Amino acid sequence: MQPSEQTTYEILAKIDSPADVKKLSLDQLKQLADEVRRFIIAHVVETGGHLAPSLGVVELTLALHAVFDCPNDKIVWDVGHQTYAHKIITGRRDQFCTLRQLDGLSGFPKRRESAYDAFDTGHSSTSISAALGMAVGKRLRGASGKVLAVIGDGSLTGGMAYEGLNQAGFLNEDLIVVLNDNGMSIAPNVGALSKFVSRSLSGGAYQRFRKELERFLKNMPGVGENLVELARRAEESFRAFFSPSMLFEAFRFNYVGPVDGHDLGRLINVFGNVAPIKGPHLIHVITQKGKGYRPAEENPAHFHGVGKIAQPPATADCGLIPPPKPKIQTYTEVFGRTMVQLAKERRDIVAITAAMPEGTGLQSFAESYRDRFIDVGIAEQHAVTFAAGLACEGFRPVVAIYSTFMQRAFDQVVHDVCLPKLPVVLAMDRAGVVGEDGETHQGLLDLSFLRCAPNLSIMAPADENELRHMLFSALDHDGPTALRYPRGAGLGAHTDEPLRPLPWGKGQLLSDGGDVLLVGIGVGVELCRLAGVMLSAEGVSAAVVNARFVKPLDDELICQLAQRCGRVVTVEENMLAGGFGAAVLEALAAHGLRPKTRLIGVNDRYVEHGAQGKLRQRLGLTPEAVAAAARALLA
Ligand SMILES: Cc1ncc(C[n+]2csc(CCOP(=O)(O)OP(=O)(O)O)c2C)c(N)n1
Ligand SMILES: CC(=O)[C@@H](O)[C@H](O)COP(=O)(O)O
Ligand SMILES: [Mg+2]
Repeated sequence: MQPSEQTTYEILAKIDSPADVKKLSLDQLKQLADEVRRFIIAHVVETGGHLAPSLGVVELTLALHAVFDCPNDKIVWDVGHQTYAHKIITGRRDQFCTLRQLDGLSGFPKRRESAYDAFDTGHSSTSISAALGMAVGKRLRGASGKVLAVIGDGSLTGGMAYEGLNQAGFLNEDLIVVLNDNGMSIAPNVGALSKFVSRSLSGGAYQRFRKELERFLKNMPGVGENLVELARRAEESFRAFFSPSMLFEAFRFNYVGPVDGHDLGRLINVFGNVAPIKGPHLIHVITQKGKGYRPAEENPAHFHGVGKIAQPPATADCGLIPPPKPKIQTYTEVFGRTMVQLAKERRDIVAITAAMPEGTGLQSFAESYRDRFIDVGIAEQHAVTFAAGLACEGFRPVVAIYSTFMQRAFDQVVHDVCLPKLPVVLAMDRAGVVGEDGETHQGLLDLSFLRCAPNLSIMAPADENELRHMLFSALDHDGPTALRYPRGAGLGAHTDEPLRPLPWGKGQLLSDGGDVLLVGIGVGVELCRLAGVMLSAEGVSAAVVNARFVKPLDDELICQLAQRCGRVVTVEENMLAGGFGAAVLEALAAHGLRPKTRLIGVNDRYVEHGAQGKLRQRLGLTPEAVAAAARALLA
């Protein structure tokens, strides 16, 4: 930390581990909370990141580290996007300026980064299962130490969380689940359970009724006080009966709460009381997402995840000047706009999201067609099978789930959609390299895990205009279709009308040539096109193909050109194993062709966090790399 910052962060400057936190008085902890909050804001406006979630758990984080003895005690953070305060006080304060940057700090817990990161998270609803595994492991080893899972109300809409609760209660295991309830997923939380869990009997009408009744009873001559006491007892049992406790007690958890998640003294007291007691406990903590930064408090959905904020505010109170919008539309925006356009004509279209209406671009669809927009919460498996049910009733569901989160619904895609050949469209945004969210969020597996499913067609557009026509075509196709497209801006392609059906299973010859075939899918097509231009300047004639379909692949076009050129380079933003290049090799082999080949994609590794462009450079997903591969085949 720079000397100049010593005064700004007087206490934080001396915090190098949770042991330093434990030495602080309550007043010092409150000052530390303020300093950590300001530190997070000051950095995240520069680096981007999950600002609102992390601001909401500053006190909770300090209280946990004040009471529990990490790393021997284990804290598993669900999703892990809210761990900035945790990282800052567990020895990573001075690296925090590298957050989410290539070779810098991850935005999520990483065991490789710190012993205080008990489990790598990123996908929601895993914390209870992982924590339970650790608790059972400690018990079997006779090891000391408590295990905690910190899970948000949004993540508690994920079914896996209940699988963990169910087993933990059954085992009567030593486990503390801290429910961080801020009423928000990314958007406002949905689902009956979230209503039940977060409903509070402190609502205005209830309080007015309570005061009226108390005034009325107190004025009754002679028996008033007794009746007031009786009413108080009745209220207690009323509260106990209707409070969220009954849900968690059904899982045999001891329910504690709700507790004010910004009251450090109360939190420390509750954690201290619960810590020594064996068995499963659920501590229900109420927090405010974005706490301490007015723009985030007022719009926690927008500030759930932010990019670099162009005009960092002088204070936490001033309004924000939003960064200039990219002139080129993003694939997400084009998808959302096309969905609205199509839904005007077709009343059978239903849009489904798993707690990500904004991220998938369905906000305007939701506003325009409320009855045909469904947010199922963080429940991707349910979303897919729910869509299958809708398709059985003659609807055309479009399930918008990021590529990485679709991994969670693989069996539902196969078993409930592809096997019965139901006309469901899987719209997978963030397919390919996504960037700063890192390994857990890259969308690099979908072509591989979906290509093996019979009856499924798979498309990927070369640009944002082609996405529109592909979506139109998929909705007319009599069977399941997966449509995958990348995070971020398109190529600035002209969007032409009217929307038209693409010839199914057919690729597009962009330029002809006889020396080498460059065949791409999705963002790989532009790389091939640019490489073709480079090669032609060297006198090499490259045939460039936009495959459009991974399945059914346009065997005829690809094999005919491969036979003529004798050299083939394939390009995809997906794992090579089982991906698009593999599909081309299979087609060539099936036609008895053996050209010289180079496959460009991701070779059997998870991809770290960093800016999208820098990662693509590192992965060799560039026109230069495609041209170099072609030259190697020509050598
Ligand atoms: C399986 C999965 N689906 C979707 C997401 C995207 N996602 C990240 S955080 C989040 C909302 C989490 O809400 P909550 O658990 O309440 O945490 P909060 O942000 O409110 O602190 C979602 C939907 C994810 N990380 N994992
Ligand atoms: C933590 C999480 O999983 C989401 O917030 C995710 O980071 C959203 O990704 P986008 O920012 O690409 O919408
Ligand atoms: Mg929440």
